[in-house]
Amino acid sequence: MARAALGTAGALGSLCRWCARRRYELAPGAASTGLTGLSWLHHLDGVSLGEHIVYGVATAAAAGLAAGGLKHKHRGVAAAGASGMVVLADAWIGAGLGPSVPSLIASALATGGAYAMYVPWLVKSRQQQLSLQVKAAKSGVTAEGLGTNTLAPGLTGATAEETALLRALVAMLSVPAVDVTSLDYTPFGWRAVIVLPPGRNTAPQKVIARKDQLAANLGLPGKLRLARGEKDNELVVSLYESDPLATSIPWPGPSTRTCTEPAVLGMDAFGNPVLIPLLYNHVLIGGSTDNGKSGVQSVLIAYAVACDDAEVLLIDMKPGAVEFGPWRDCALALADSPSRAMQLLKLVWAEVERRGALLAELGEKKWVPGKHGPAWFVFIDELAELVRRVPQAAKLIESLLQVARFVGITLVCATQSPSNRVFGGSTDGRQQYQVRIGLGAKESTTSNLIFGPGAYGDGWCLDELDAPGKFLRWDREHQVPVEARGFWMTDEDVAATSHRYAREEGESEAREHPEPSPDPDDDSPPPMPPPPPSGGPGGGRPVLRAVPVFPDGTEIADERHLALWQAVEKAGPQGITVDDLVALDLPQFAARSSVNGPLGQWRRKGWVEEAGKKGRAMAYRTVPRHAVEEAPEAVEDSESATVSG
Ligand SMILES: Nc1ncnc2c1ncn2[C@@H]1O[C@H](COP(=O)(O)OP(=O)(O)OP(=O)(O)O)[C@@H](O)[C@H]1O
Repeated sequence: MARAALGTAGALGSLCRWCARRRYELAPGAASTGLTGLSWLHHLDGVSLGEHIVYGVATAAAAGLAAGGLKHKHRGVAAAGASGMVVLADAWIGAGLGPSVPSLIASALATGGAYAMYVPWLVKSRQQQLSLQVKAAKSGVTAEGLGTNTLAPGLTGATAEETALLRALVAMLSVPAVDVTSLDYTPFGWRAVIVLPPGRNTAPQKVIARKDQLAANLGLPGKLRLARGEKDNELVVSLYESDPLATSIPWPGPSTRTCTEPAVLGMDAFGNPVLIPLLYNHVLIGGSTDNGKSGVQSVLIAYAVACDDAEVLLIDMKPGAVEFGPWRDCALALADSPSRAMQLLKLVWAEVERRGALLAELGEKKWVPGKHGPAWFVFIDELAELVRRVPQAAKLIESLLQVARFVGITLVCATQSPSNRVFGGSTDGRQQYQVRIGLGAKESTTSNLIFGPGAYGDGWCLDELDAPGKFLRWDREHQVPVEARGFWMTDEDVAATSHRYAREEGESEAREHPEPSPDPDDDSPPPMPPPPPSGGPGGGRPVLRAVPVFPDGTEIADERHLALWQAVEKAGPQGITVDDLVALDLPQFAARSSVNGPLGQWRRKGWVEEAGKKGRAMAYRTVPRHAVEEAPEAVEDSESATVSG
C-alpha cells in the first residue's frame, strides 16, 4: 500500500517536472483547454440571454476587427481579431452547449490556431536569445550581466540543477542541449539524461573528455560523473553530492538456495541491489591489486555454495591458495598449483563433453540445474598468472567459455592484469564474458580491457572508484556505468559460511544427478549417459593427482615434456640415448632435433647428466635430486641446446 502510494507520488512528481520543463511548449494548449473548461463551468451555471448577447457581440466585434485588419492590410490587427474571434467563439460554444462534440471541435480549432501562430514565434525568439547569449559569452559578458530575463527560455530547466546543467553545457558547446529526458534525485545527489545536439564536438565522448570544464561551468558542490547513455547522443550526468557507498556494506547472508535466481553482489549508488545472473553467464572480474576482487569472488562463492543445485570448483593461483583455501570444505575441487589447475580444467572439459552427450541423448538444448544435475561454477583467481604459468590453459579456458554455458557450467575469472593474452591470444575471448565487473584501477587501459575498446571514453572510468569493493558492472541490461559496492564478507563470515555449507566428510556423491525417466511406450533401454570423469557428479569429489615436478620443484605442466622426462627417469642410472628416446615415438619427440631441445636445457640446468657411452652414442640419465639441490642456479634459456648423441 505504502509502496503504491510512493510509486504514485513518484510518477506524479515526474509528470510535474516534465510539465515544468515543457512549460513554454504547453502554454497555448493549457490556455485553450483552461478556457474551454471555464466555459463548461459557465454552462453548468446556466447562460442567460443577456450573456449570450454579450458573447455574440464580442465575437462579432473580434470578427469585425479581423475584417478591418484584412481590409487595411494590417497583419497585426487582422491576426489579433482572428484569434479573438476563434477564442470567443470557442468560449461561446462551450458555454452554450457544455461538454459536447461541437465544443470539443471548437476547442481543438482554437488550440490548433494558437499553435500555428505561437510555434514560429517561439522558435524565432529562442534562436535570437541563444545567439545573443553566445555573442555575450564570446565578448566576455556574463549571462547575469544580460539580465535574467534575457536568458533563453530553452536554457531554463524545470529545476535549478537542470538550468545549471543546460547553461553549463551551452557555455561549453555553444549549442544548447536538445532535451533533458530525465532528472532524478537519488540518495547520492541527482542524475540527468541529456540528449546532446548535433555538431562537431558534441558527441558524449567529447563531452566526457572535457569533464573538468563542465564541472567548472556547473559550479555546483559535489563530484561530477559523466557517461554515455543508451543512445549515441545521450549523456548521463551524475552529481554525487554525498557518497552512499562510502562505508563498507556488511554481507547480509545468502539470498537464495537455487542458482536459477541471481546472486546479490552488493548495492549501487541508487540503493538498488546489484543482481548478477551467474547461471549461463561467464563473469570477468578485473581491477588492480587490493581493490576487492577476492571480496567480490567470496560473495559469489558464498551464493553458489548455498545453492542446492550448484557445485563450486576453485582455482587459486596465489601460493597456498590464500584466497580460496577457506572455501576448500564446500568445494567440489580446489586447485592450488598450475598443474592441478590444468587437471581441474580438463576435468571440467570432460564434464562439458559428458553433459553435451547427455543433452544430445535427451534431445534437449540447455542444461537445467535441478532437472539434469547441478550447475558448476568454476572460480579462477589470478587468471593472468594461470595463463602465464600454464600457457595451454588459455586455449582450454577459451574453449570452455565458448561451449560450457549451455551445459550449466559457468566460469568466474578474476585478474589484475587483463590482456589479450589472458583472453586466449589472437581471438578476443573477452567477448565470451557476458558479465564484467571492474574494480578500481589507475590505468584507463584496464577499463578498456575489461569493458571493451573505448569504454573509458564512454565513462567506464575505474580510476574514479575511490574505495575497495567499489565496482562498475556491465552486462546486456546494464550498459550505462553506475557506481556500486560489493558486500563485505569478513573472515568470520567466510569461515562460518564455509562451515555451514561444508560437504559431508567422505561424501561420495556430488549433488543429485537425475537421469532421464524412460518413456513407458519405448521398449528400448533408456539412453545411458557417458561415464562421468573421475570425480564430479556421480563420482564424488575429484582427486587431483600429486603434481609431477622437475628437480627444482617447478611443475612439469606440459604433458609432452612430462613423458620425455619420465622416459629418462625410467632409464635409471645406465641412462638412455637420444636415438632410444626417439624410438619411443613420444608425441612431438619423433626426431633427434626435437629431443635435443629439452634434453639440452635439462643438462644446462644440471637435472640431466651423461651416463656413459652405449655403443657409439652417449646415454643420459637424471641427476639424483639431492645433487640437484646443491647445483648452481639454473640459467633460463629459451633457446634449445643441442646434445650430442
Ligand atoms: N566490498 C568491500 N567493502 C569494504 N572493503 C573491502 C571490500 N572488498 C575489499 N575490501 C578491502 O580491501 C582489501 C583488499 O581486498 P581484496 O583482497 O579482495 O583485494 P584484491 O583485489 O583481491 O587484492 P589482490 O589482487 O591482492 O588479490 C580487503 O582486505 C578489505 O580491507
